[in-house]
Amino acid sequence: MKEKRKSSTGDAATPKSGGAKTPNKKVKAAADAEDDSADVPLNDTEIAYLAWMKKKGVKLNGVSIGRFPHTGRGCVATRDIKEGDVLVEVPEAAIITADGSVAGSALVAFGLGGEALLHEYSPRLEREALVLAVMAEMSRGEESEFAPYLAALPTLRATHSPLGWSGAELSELEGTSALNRMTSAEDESLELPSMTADHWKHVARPFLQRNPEFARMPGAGADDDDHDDEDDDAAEENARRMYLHATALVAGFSFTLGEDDDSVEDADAAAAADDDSDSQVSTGGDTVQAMVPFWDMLNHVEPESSSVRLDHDEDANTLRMIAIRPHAKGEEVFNTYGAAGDAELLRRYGFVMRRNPHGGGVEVSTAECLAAAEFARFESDMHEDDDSESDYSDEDDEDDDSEDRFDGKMPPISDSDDDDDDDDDEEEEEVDSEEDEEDGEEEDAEGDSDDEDLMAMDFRPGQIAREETLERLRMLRRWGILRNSKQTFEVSRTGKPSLALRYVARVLSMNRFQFRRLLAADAYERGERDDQEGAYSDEEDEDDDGFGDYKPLTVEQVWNGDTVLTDEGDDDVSEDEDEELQEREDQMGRVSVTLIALAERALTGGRYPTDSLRADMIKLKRLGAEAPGEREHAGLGGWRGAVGAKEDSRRVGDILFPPSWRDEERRAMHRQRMALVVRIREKRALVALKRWAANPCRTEDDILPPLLRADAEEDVDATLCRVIPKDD
Ligand SMILES: C[S@@+](CC[C@H](N)C(=O)[O-])C[C@H]1O[C@@H](n2cnc3c(N)ncnc32)[C@H](O)[C@@H]1O
Repeated sequence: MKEKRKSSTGDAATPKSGGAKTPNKKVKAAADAEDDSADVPLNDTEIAYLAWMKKKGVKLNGVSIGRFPHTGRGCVATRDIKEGDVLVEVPEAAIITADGSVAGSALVAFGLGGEALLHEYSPRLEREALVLAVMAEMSRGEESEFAPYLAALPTLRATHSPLGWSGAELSELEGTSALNRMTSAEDESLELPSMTADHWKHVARPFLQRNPEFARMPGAGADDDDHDDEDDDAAEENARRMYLHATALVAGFSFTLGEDDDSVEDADAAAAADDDSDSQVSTGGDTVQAMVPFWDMLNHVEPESSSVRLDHDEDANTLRMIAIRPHAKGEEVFNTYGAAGDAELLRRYGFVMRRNPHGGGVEVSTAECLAAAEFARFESDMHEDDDSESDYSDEDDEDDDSEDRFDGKMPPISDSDDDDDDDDDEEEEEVDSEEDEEDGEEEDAEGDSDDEDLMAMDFRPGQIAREETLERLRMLRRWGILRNSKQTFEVSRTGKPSLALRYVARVLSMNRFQFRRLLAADAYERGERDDQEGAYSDEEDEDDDGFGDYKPLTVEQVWNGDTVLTDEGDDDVSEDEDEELQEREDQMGRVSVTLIALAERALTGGRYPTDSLRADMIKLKRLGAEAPGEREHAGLGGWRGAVGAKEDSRRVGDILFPPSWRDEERRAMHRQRMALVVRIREKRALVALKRWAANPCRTEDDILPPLLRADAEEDVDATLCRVIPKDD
């Protein structure tokens, strides 16, 4: 490694009991394993891998490769283990990093390594650099110093990463967060795989064009002199496939080594786990992405049940795996990949858990929230009889033709709050029309295609005027609750919407009067004291800022529904309080209807390819549960079919068997089952959201959570990190 670095990964809290699994009895002794090795069913590739590790100075103390009914290949305790035992020591020389790889200098020359990468630090690019380094090592075949290690890693298909799924298989994931994140063109997740096609086009392909020797499939004959266009196409396809394979491996098998306090398991785990678990991903800065032999033999378990702490001792140039709880001989030793939900586990690692305490939530998009809020406003407008200024009158809607609708793109943050549709002031009208033009230009430049979903939602009578919608989104963005129009919000598996989602639903479903008040308070807090409309507080005006005895309320006051005196000087406080109460009840109703509409639309609006939860359940039932041991038989869990072998084939002794139709069918069933599990769990979360929102026992704090409370802020941060919030 280029620099000495401090520890990383896998600090976990006290685990729950058990998980003891007895490895398969069908045994072949591991020729080169340690003295205390248990009997484990190793294949030749794995035996060679163990021998290579020994040669490289990797020490296994009481652990080896094991087989488990539900996780496939994993790490087994070969003796009784005590808390604090150092189970594995890996010298830095045995790990693969971008800089230390055979592609190191080429990556530096390309701006993807060394100082160049550190200068404009991008954790995402660091992962890309490791992908290319892994490709470079793969392409050296047997000549790579890491060949026996790479050979023990699974093929692309065997990882079960959606990157290797066929089009038909991927269509089963349609609508799910797993696929949405993978294919999103705007939302570049820190964790691979996301925007893979873009990165292939803009990073990997140009690098490989410059360094074709790193894209060679072993034995693909690229040294051949007389090759033609077809060969080039085939070579490119090979390289692309190899890139997907390396991406799946880096996504599922690599670690982030970095500063203790900067490193976290990943964005998900950071916020959701209340321990200080810290593996896999860093928040940026002084970190290195690496493939670490045998650390990556650890399968995942939820953070509370993890078995080990992973530590990088920079002084000793050694990476250590340390037990954090005792294990009996034969038990599986686990790491945690974070408090991730099923969609995230599937996207990144190609598996879902049988039971996932953190899983089964669903993400909903900003566009979906918006459509639901419009529906809620429509509903409430239909049911309100008085047409005070807080209501939407039909007149408001006269101007609202379809072009006036929000176009689904995030508006630029504007300093101007001059968006009052009814204002007569000529100057202000000019500002409005300029803004409209700007927005129109943006829309033209970016095209409409991304927003077809939104355009399809035609709730004309209730819709919010476009400029006002944009202003609401701007405000949410100023508050840090919204980043862009593609942002998603989470609903836990029990139906609880994340705090940010409740904020968004609330702001979007406010009536115009409420929103104006909030806007005025927000403008006041930002120092824009002129042009205040709406409510004033009765606090003493010490600043002599021109508001007389009354001062505009703060955002927090408006949000929390503190007593309000209107500028019309209404003295009847009890009447005001009644109005306040009524207003908040209306608000709660609208937020509830918004959330219910959100769930209803997602369930029935064609978001998922199958039409009902029931249909999916029936499909899953027909498919049957995954049988214990099935992973091993079908080569699932990624342990059969090594790098460099013909894809999906398997080697037994010296013989290379093509994939049997039965194995392939099992694998296909396995992928379909995983897609169904993700889909069903998401749909169940949506059904639970409807129940959550309709439950009359919900407190006001549930539906209209107070703003700016310390824990609320934390929750918003967590949500922005895309965490499925903890369940009720
Ligand atoms: C870091 S590797 C762990 C070792 C891996 N099982 C192997 O055979 O090399 C990560 C991969 O293991 C599998 N895996 C990890 N945890 C799992 C779990 N709890 N259940 C099923 N498969 C799991 C997934 O295929 C994942 O991509």
